[in-house]
Amino acid sequence: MTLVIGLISGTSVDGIDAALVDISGTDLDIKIELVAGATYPYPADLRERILAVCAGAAISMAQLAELDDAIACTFAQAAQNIQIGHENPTLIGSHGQTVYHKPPSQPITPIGYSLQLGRGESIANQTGITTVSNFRVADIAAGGHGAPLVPRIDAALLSHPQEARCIQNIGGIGNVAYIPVRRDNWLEKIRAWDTGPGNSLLDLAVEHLTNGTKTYDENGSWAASGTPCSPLVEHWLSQDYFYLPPPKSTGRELFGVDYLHQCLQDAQAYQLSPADLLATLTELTVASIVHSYRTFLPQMPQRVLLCGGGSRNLYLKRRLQVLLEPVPVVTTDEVGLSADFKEAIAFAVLAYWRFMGTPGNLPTATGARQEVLLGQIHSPLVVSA
Ligand SMILES: Nc1ncnc2c1ncn2[C@@H]1O[C@H](COP(=O)(O)OP(=O)(O)OP(=O)(O)O)[C@@H](O)[C@H]1O
Ligand SMILES: CC(=O)N[C@H]1[C@@H]2OC[C@@H](O2)[C@@H](O)[C@@H]1O[C@H](C)C(=O)O
Repeated sequence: MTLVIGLISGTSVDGIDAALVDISGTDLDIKIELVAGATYPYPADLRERILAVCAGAAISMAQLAELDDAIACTFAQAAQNIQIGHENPTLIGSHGQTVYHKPPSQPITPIGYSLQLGRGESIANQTGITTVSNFRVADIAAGGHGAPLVPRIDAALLSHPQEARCIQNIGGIGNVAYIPVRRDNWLEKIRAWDTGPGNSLLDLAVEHLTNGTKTYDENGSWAASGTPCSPLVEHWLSQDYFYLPPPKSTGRELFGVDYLHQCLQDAQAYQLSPADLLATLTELTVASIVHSYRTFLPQMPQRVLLCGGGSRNLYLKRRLQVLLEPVPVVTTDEVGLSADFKEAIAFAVLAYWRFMGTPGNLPTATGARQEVLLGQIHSPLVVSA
């Protein structure tokens, strides 16, 4: 067994998810045990600076360097905290913080661009632990989107001999991995893509409606007290992204502040209450997920396994269950994999695979020409005792 730390802050920019994971095996045969998992919220001012950059604020190179190092320090601190009381880990896999993501677009920009801050060499030096980072660039160089990367880990940990499953992450952005029954050439039949907004628009709307006193709708209770406005959901669903065939990826560049402002403008004609607005935005997330399954999957799955913070939104989960009827919708916790820490676990596994010489991407998920090794390795100047 190898003890590895996985670190990620996702598109919600709420904080760093850290997982301490014991891993064995080499490829899709891996076994994992989650030894510890914790979320370390960003300091409020750092979160604000990151969100501003994600929303397109211009900063100087000096400010960019300073932001990169501040994020690396916060990640290194998270790594140091998660290992307290445990044996020394061998490796850290750090996704970092995405601040910009541009999918490839033929024929003008055939190579995409994805920028994660929190440089691995700084984390390695602060922790004394070899750190793998910059996981997306090799896939992008191979013509892929560099996202989603978690589907290969989903395939390893959540495939089933008799059941075709959709693993649906609902973070800031939503993404799905369709994992067919594990037999014959099942790996080639996996499909995955970013479904569109997860919680990003909901969180922004809650901040807007509460003048920044709240950052999300806990358990979806506020939205649950409203009613979705169907014509508005239909209108929003006509957005080009929902009709783009996979492989496809997106981010806050599309489903961010400007998008919410457009939604608020569209909603004016319907005079929605705050609760109705949240119910309608929740319905957009749910309907875009279901629409994408019905449009792009070879067949509907036998079960949907939810993960990410949105799986705690009970209203969202209930609406998803209603629209997917009769397909059961449960969380990955119910099949033994933490819904809160699956992404952090995934980056621990990707770092481990990097050392095993095992590719981390799935070309059917990212659109890359081939499987490639993911991540750049940074050795510390001074190794931890
Ligand atoms: N109890 C809860 N009720 C409702 N929503 C919740 C709850 N807990 C978390 N969330 C939502 O989940 C979000 C965080 O989810 P998560 O950490 O999975 O996102 P992320 O990893 O940043 O995003 P991504 O997967 O797109 O990179 C919060 O911003 C909030 O909207
Ligand atoms: C560029 C980027 O950070 N993309 C994230 C984002 O958050 C969810 C979705 O969009 C997914 O494609 C990806 O993250 C997960 C960890 C992935 O690569 O599988």
